[in-house]
Amino acid sequence: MSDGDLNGRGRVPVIGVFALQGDVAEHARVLAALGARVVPVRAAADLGGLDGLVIPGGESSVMDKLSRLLGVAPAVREAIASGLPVYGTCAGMIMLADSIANPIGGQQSFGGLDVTVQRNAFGSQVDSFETALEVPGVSGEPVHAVFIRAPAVLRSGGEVQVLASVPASRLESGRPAKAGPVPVAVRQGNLLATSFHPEVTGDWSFHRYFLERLVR
Ligand SMILES: NC(=O)CC[C@H](N)C(=O)O
Repeated sequence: MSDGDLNGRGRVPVIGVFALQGDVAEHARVLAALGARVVPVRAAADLGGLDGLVIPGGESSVMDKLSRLLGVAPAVREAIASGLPVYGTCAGMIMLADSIANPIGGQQSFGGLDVTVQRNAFGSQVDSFETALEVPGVSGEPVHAVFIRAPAVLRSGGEVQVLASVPASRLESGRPAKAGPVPVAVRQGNLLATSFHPEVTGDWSFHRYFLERLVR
């Protein structure tokens, strides 16, 4: 790619994809197609020199267990605290959340994002759904979003900007009542998270937004 292709940056951004578990390859393909150099992140040393990090969809409890077992969790927490731009999709959103309403066992997150999420809030795999979301700050067109055992944001702090929501009627019945729209895309400073999976839809608006607005 030539200099300045990405928002006039003048150099290729180096983006890590957290690669212990989940749809790593899908994110890597999108990021590479958008002009980034993609680095798999499995250890603390892999975080050095990154301009941004993507935490993919998958299974947050497994991601958590592996990241603690392999000892990379504290380094990711440090990177988040030091301001590294991070984008989490689905399980990645759960890993970024400060609080998980329904963790499995002693499940922990990296945290950083001042939200409480509920895992599998829209139901199980068979309740997966696709919808078009209005996300004015991110795309002029409705964004095609795929929800697979997706988390919902039940609470968000004052610093958190809600980019997109779905009606509460989408929540699985029997879940704690939540009035009004349910946030499914949020940003807080250098942290971006979506309940859904743009990496599998061919709609790259959120990856572009991440590269152009957070990574810069
Ligand atoms: N598609 C996904 O990433 C599902 C997330 C999964 N329900 C979890 O708790 O991690």
